[in-house]
Amino acid sequence: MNETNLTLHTDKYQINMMYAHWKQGSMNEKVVFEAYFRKLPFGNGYAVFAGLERMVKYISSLAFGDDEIAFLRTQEEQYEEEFFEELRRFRFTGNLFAMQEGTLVFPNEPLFRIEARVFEAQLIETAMLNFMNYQTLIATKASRIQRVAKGDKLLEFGTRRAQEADAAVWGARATYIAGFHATSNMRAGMMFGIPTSGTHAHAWIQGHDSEVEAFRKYAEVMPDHVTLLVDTYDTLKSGVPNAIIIAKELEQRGKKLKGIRLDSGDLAYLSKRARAMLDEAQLPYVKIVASNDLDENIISELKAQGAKIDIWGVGTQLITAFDQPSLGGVYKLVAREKEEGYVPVIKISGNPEKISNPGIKEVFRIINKQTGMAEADYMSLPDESDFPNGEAIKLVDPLHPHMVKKIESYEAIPLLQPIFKNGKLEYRLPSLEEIRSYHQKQMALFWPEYLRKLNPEMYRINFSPAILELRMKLLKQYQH
Ligand SMILES: Nc1ncnc2c1ncn2[C@@H]1O[C@H](COP(=O)(O)OP(=O)(O)OP(=O)(O)O)[C@@H](O)[C@H]1O
Ligand SMILES: O=P(O)(O)OC[C@H]1O[C@H](OP(=O)(O)OP(=O)(O)O)[C@H](O)[C@@H]1O
Ligand SMILES: O=C(O)c1cccnc1
Repeated sequence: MNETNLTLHTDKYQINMMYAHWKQGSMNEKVVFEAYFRKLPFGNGYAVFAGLERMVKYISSLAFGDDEIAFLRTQEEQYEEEFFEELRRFRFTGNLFAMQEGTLVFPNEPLFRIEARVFEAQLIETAMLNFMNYQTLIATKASRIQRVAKGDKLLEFGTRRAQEADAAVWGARATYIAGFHATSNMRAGMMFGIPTSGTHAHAWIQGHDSEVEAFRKYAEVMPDHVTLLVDTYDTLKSGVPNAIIIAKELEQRGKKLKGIRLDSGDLAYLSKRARAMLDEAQLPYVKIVASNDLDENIISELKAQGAKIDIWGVGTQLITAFDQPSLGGVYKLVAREKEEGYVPVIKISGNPEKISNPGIKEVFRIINKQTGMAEADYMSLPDESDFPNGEAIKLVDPLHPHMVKKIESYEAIPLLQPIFKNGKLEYRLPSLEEIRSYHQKQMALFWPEYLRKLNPEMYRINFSPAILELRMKLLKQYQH
């Protein structure tokens, strides 16, 4: 079995629908789906879009091979042989528009849009959401941590606790986009060019007769990259004093101890005491690394307590998005092709939040020319007169229509980029470094009020009057 073929990384109901479309002769009808999430994770004021690179690779390599067909044959006796022949011819021939990775994104705006034959659009829903939901979630969690670290070095340590191997490596990549500096996962380093970083474990100390001997042996062979884990027995009575002995021995060899790592206990107290001991020993250059179930709240709290920590190693809480394990992004049909062209469709729900926004939507980031800062995101239908063209625009809050904001002088930046056109890749995938620096520029467009960790201001997401009217019209149409 070819484990790298992701074509069957989909829900069975997609294949069932493909089969039914094929049988009913509707498989080539064109449809438009948009993917979005409804609620920001972690109570954050923004999310960080990630997942596009994986989507592009996935779409480019979609193919039902012998193994896939053989498996499908065993799963459903009603599937006919000619259907499998159709699947063998399957290629993605549609359009994909998507946000660039690293873009700050908000609820209810499309993060990507698929325009394709229903046969194709249906198959890819599951995998596309899988990539978007996980990677965007982890990039957002990492961004929260990056905000509180205020420039300190951040190491991603999560692999051992990640939800399996793909999550570890793609998660590591997402954290790097959002501002982490390195990962401990060597495969993620190899796959994506993320800088790698590593200290050593308690096992190294436990495998020797004494802590100081363990430190010495390690320093002997890694003299340029020694960070010593000092909490195996007693951080202040044994670990730090032994690390100081080794630092002095390294100085004799013209080398410098890079750091010590604290991995348990009161990290504020221990880091302050350790810093004082290192400084007293004339070792101000030795950095203090901390780890142990850290997240943005503990890091922020430790900083408030005056902890003397230079480098943060963050694992479990980050890679599993511990406090909110899913983004909840959805993929909804917004239009389908009929003789007269694309017609908008709606999904109605008793829960008003779940009523979909019909029609193909363009998303613009409205940048105030006076301040250079983002004012709102604005969605409009492609052919409508309220298209933000640089003339004064009124932003009407959809839930509170009395809340109107007028912007005179702005630039409207389209956020959805063409990625595939008629099945052909039109987009140059940026390097990871380019994505990371684009993300930093994105962050700089937003006032800090939107970026704070706790109770951030809600950034405006506005629909054009034409979209709101269309929604009302379709709602009425389906009311009985
Ligand atoms: N000064 C501090 N203020 C707030 N939280 C802290 C502080 N110091 C450590 N923590 C956090 O408290 C949590 C539990 O720490 P605790 O002291 O119980 O760990 P430990 O039992 O010493 O470590 P381990 O279980 O790994 O041996 C961890 O998430 C840690 O990051
Ligand atoms: O705490 P995290 O944020 O997940 O960071 C990674 C943890 O992994 C290692 O611990 P290890 O697997 O040896 O387990 P333990 O320290 O919890 O005993 C390391 O010492 C960190 O404590
Ligand atoms: O390099 C480290 O210190 C490290 C790596 C992974 C997990 N815990 C610690």
